[in-house]
Amino acid sequence: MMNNTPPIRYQRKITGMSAILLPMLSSTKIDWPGFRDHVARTSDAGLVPAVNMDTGYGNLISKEQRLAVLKETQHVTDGRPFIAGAFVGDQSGDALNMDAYRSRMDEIMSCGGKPVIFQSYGLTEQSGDGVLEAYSQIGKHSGGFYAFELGEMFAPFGAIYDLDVYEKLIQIPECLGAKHSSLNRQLEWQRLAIRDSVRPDFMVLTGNDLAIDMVMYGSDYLLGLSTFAPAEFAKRDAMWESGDNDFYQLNDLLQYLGFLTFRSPVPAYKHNAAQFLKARGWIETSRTYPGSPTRPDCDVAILTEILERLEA
Ligand SMILES: CC(=O)N[C@H]1[C@H]([C@H](O)[C@H](O)CO)O[C@](O)(C(=O)O)C[C@@H]1O
Repeated sequence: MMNNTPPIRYQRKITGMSAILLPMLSSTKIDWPGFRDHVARTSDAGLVPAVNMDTGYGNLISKEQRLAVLKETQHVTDGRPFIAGAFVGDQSGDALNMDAYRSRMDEIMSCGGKPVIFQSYGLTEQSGDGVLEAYSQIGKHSGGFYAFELGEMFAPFGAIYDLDVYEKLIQIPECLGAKHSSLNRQLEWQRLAIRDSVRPDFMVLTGNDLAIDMVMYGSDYLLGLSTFAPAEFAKRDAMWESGDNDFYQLNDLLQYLGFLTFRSPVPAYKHNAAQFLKARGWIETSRTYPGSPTRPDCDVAILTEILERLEA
């Protein structure tokens, strides 16, 4: 075993959470049938749908759209679990806007979902103690929530916490798990070691679309990539649990899809997702929300080839 590389945990049960693409009919119209079908498909596959995340343009859509997404999701999931992004937009230098977090959480909880707390300047520009106090207030307000560490390369308000902060964060009883998006295996492995020692039931949710095999080491996942192929992700996870070596080949193909679609500029992965779901016949158009970057049309041919291999 290499230094600090954790052991592989064969045949563990993996929990998959999948950030749902918000499909568009035009720049202003959401493809609601396409959205509902995709939430149902994800939940039916055994993954937990995550709505109003980045993949759902959570920081771009209007309040009406955000609430409609929650209502539709509540209806489709019909008592099965779902989670939703709680995003609070602010500026560097702003104080923590706890009222805004509370009202985002209320919107989600009133529809039966659990919130995923997006970071904000007001949250991350505090001392470690301030950050922990904020999460503990969030915990008291929620009946259970997920934290989200986001590298600064993704968002200027993001932060990867010091390990001592992380160790205390994961002991907040209402904090059920935390998505880790640093794209760094070492940092995630450190989190797994802390989790194992202080709170084994806590979920380290990998957000690393470039290392989806982190599940072999004990991570669960909350990915954008799985929205391209929820059933195939569920199949891969089931193979791991049953000890089926075909896991590796399916994982490799899904990872190839991840490297292609999460290439620079990363936010354009949402256009690839729409191209892919359209190629699957699942949504009407490959349009993205206004302001979201796009990929060239020639990506469709490569995506279609991957799709053929996935469906073979
Ligand atoms: C590497 C990584 O973190 N990828 C994740 C991205 C980024 O966090 C986000 O694009 C940053 O803005 O967000 C998601 O798509 C999402 O929330 O829907 C999930 C995806 O797995």
